[in-house]
Amino acid sequence: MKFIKLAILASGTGSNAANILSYLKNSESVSVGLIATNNSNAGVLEYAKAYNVPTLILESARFKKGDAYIPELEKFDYLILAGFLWKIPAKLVQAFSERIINIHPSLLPKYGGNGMYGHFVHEAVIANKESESGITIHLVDEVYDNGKHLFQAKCLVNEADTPESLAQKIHQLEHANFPEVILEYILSRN
Ligand SMILES: Nc1nc2c(c(=O)[nH]1)N[C@@H](CN(C=O)c1ccc(C(=O)N[C@@H](CCC(=O)O)C(=O)O)cc1)CN2
Ligand SMILES: NCC(=O)N[C@@H]1O[C@H](COP(=O)([O-])[O-])[C@@H](O)[C@H]1O
Repeated sequence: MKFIKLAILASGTGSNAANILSYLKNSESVSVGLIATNNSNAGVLEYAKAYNVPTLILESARFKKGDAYIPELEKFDYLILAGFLWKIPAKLVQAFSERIINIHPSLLPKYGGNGMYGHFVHEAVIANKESESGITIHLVDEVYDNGKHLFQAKCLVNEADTPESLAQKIHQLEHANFPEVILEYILSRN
C-alpha cells in the first residue's frame, strides 16, 4: 500500500494536532510531514517541535490571493484542518478535491459558517440553551462548513454548563474520534 503523507493546518493551541501526531507516531502507512499555521505564536508549533515535524508559517496575501502555497502542499496526500481559522481558497480546494478534512465543534449545519469557530460556537450553543452539542468531521469545499459529513458525535449540554465546560466536552469527543475518522476515510480511498 502507498505511504500516505498528511499536512496539518492549525491556528491555535494544537491539541487536535498533537493527538493526531501521537496516534500516528508508530504508524507504518500514514505520517504527518508538515504543520502549517497562519499564527507564528500558535501553540501547535510547540507540538511540531516536540514531534520533530517541519513547519510552515502561512502569509495572508500569498495564501488568500497568491498560489495558496500549492507548491509546498501538493507533495502531501491530504490536508487536515485542526482549528485552522482562514478560509481555504478555491484554488487549493480544487487542487485537493475530496482530500481536505476539517473538524468543527458543533453538530452542523447548526452553528457553522462565518464567525462560527472556537469559543464563539460554544457561547452560541449555551446562549441558545441547547440540550446537546457535538462535533462534525467533514470534507472541505469552497464554502465554510458545507462539505460532505464524514462523522458526527453528540454530547449533552446541561444548565450548569458554561462555554468553557462545553469546550472540554467537545475536545474529549474530538480527541476520541478525529484520528480514527481520518484514517478510516483515507484508507477507504487508497
Ligand atoms: N473553504 C473552506 N475553508 C475552511 C473551512 C471550510 O469548511 N471551507 N473550515 C474552516 C474551519 N472553520 C470551521 O470549521 C472555520 C474557521 C474560521 C471561520 C471564520 O469565521 N474565520 C474568520 C477569521 C478568523 C481569524 O482570522 O482569526 C473569518 O473568515 O472572518 C469560520 C469557520 C477552515 N477553512
Ligand atoms: N470552525 C473551526 C473550529 O472552531 N475548530 C475548532 O478549533 C478547536 C481547535 O482546538 P485545538 O487547537 O486544541 O486543536 C477545535 O475545537 C476545533 O473543533
